[in-house]
Amino acid sequence: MSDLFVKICGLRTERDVDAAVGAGADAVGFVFAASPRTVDAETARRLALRVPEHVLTVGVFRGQPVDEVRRLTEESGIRAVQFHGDEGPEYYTALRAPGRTLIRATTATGVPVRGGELDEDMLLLDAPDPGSGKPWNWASPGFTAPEGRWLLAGGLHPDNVRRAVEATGAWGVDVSSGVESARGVKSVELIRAFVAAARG
Ligand SMILES: O=C(O)c1ccccc1NCC(=O)[C@H](O)[C@H](O)COP(=O)(O)O
Repeated sequence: MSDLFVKICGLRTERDVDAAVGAGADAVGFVFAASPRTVDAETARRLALRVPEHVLTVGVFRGQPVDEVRRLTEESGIRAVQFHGDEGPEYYTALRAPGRTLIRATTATGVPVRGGELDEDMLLLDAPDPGSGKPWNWASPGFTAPEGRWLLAGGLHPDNVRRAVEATGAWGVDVSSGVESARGVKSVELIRAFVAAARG
């Protein structure tokens, strides 16, 4: 079994969180961006309190004002922030804090994890429409994997995740739609199947 980093995103209930943690996920995501999966700070805080220390809690944002991102991050007590919009360097400066992980989602390929204009700790290579379950062409011959800690996302599910990891050499994977029985409704069985399949 590999030590692939696995993040399960878009969790909204205690059952979702317990399923992801129980299946062996390394990170769980709570969506604060506009989405059928959006949770408020109080819900995210309540759910994050169930998550053991070794599992990273991640808040997902897209294009929200920096003060709102800071407030939701602090009120919910989550330990990582994931940006999906065109958030500039001021967001990274404002949110940088000891023990906090900053994740930048992008559709670009071959972007260096450090040394770019933004001070992220982790890169997420995602589909143009995040959280849609639509895959992008990660298997194309022109794909160049970034260096360092990067997650592959976009249309992954239990039946394609292992192939995607082997094709791209991803350091980790992130999924939402592929572990749902209906849009915004997580499936315990699919979460378990995804984590097991991802790690081979
Ligand atoms: O989940 C959403 O609806 C969402 C909305 C706005 C920005 C990001 C969003 N989700 C991010 C993720 O869940 C993951 O990082 C990833 O995009 C998973 O996508 P998929 O497995 O294809 O649903």
